[in-house]
Amino acid sequence: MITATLGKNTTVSHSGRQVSSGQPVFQTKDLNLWYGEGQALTNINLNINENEVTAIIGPSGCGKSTYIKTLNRMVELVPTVRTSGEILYRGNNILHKDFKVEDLRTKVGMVFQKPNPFPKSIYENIAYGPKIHGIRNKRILDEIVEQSLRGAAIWDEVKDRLHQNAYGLSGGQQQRLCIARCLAIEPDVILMDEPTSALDPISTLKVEELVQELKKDFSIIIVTHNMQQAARISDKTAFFLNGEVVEFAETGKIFSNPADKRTEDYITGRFG
Ligand SMILES: Nc1ncnc2c1ncn2[C@@H]1O[C@H](COP(=O)(O)OP(=O)(O)OP(=O)(O)O)[C@@H](O)[C@H]1O
Repeated sequence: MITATLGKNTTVSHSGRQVSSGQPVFQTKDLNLWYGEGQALTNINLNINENEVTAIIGPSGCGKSTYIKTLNRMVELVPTVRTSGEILYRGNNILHKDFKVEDLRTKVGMVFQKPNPFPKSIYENIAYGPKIHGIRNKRILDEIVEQSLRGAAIWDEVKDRLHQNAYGLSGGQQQRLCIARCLAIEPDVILMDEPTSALDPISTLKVEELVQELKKDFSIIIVTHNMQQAARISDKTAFFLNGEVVEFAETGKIFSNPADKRTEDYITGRFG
């Protein structure tokens, strides 16, 4: 049964979970990851707190995407991947052989660099996930579609064209539609892999404002190459380099008083 009401000035109760800031949602402990013989992540230790925006920054190839795709185990789509260590999602090790990946997919949504709507109507893009989860009642589906689109700040722009193809939307609208599609499955965590890198500045601003709004109800992890963006919207920032976490701290500290020289060199544009 749908218990969540999404969007501004509304509350979300994820399956009875109490929403309280500061609790770890993901705890990564001594995570190592290899693609075949090549090690892409080395001894990662990171706590991701709920109701926070955590930014992952670092130069190309340092393992940012690999790390967030490990959090929903999407990285396993690459057959040569091996891991060691633990990732606890709300206390359960998602890398344990008995952990059911399907349970994770309903809790951890993902938004990609390029908007990737289905070649279906705007309505069907949102209703698709809930239908897969067995919701058939049209009134409930209508409500989920509206609340998800409102939650992603795109309802007013699409409410009169819900049955038109999503490909007719602009890139920025498609990205917010993809965020709405993510909200429709009532996730706990939203992973965003460079969600604005294909967008114009105005659409980027809208997505950034949306992220700020969404963190009241969700935990958000965002990979970004844009350091101003990380500084603007995140609470914590992790700086990755060569598959390791060099520094993880409050975003204000990372950008004003980094502890590690390599962080300082990166954020001041000396490399990367
Ligand atoms: N499918 C794969 N098979 C083998 N190696 C891979 C694969 N995907 C990524 N890698 C390697 O793992 C390392 C980390 O890549 P990853 O894509 O996670 O970096 P990134 O920091 O997200 O880079 P970018 O900012 O360019 O997207 C790189 O050395 C990359 O070549």
